[in-house]
Amino acid sequence: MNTNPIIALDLSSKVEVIEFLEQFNEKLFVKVGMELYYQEGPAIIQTIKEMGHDIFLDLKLHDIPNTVKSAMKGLAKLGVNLVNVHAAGGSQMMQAAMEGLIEGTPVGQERPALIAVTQLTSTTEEQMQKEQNILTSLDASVINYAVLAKEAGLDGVVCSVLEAKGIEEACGKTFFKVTPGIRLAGGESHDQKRVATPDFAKSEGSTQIVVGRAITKAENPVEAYHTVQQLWGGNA
Ligand SMILES: O=C(O)c1cc(=O)[nH]c(=O)n1[C@@H]1O[C@H](COP(=O)(O)O)[C@@H](O)[C@H]1O
Repeated sequence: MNTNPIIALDLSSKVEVIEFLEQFNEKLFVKVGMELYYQEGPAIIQTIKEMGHDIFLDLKLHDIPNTVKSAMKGLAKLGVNLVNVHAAGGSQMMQAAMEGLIEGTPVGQERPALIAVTQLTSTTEEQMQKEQNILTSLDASVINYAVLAKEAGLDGVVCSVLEAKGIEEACGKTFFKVTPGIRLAGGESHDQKRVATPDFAKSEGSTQIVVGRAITKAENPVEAYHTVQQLWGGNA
């Protein structure tokens, strides 16, 4: 998979997306999440594909297995590179998601990679224990979800950089560790709790990094992207 930093296009309209992407002269890997997809619908995927970029469609599906399978079957037709579910939906749901993707991918087209969100990077260990009543360490919960995802046949997980090494030990080097919560040194964390710099992500074994506001809200997004890219360097 493309190892360029994944830019989170947390924008709310097609006009903003085009304006943002037109600043760049290179092939990018971008993430379309709920904000954009729910306002612009599947047509936004076609628009971005026509501009030549790779796409992570981040809709974090979490429902009963049958519903997730059918939804994935539909998403598979969009021709994106990466999609995700919540590991908390359980192993049957994750297996169903993969079945839907396989069934829905048109002949001759590559199946999108499928990853599972473990514990959101906006969650602290204290919150997890109090609010989710998961009475173990955050690390242990993330690794438990990663192993569950691997056993269900998924290609990897979303986690923070802080858990990437442990997941590499448990699930192997080629299992994707896609890590959001990326900030440049001294940058504001916003709502993220488990944050790290691009260079630390590389040293901890992240296979992809997801970067939103540090690029999209920068005074010069192209310059910020290249700074992130240089520090990250890829883990291929
Ligand atoms: O699945 C994700 O992409 C995701 C999982 C997670 O645990 N944490 C997380 O921040 N994300 C996404 O990654 C992006 C991070 O954005 P910034 O905090 O602006 O860099 C957002 O679009 C989130 O929806």
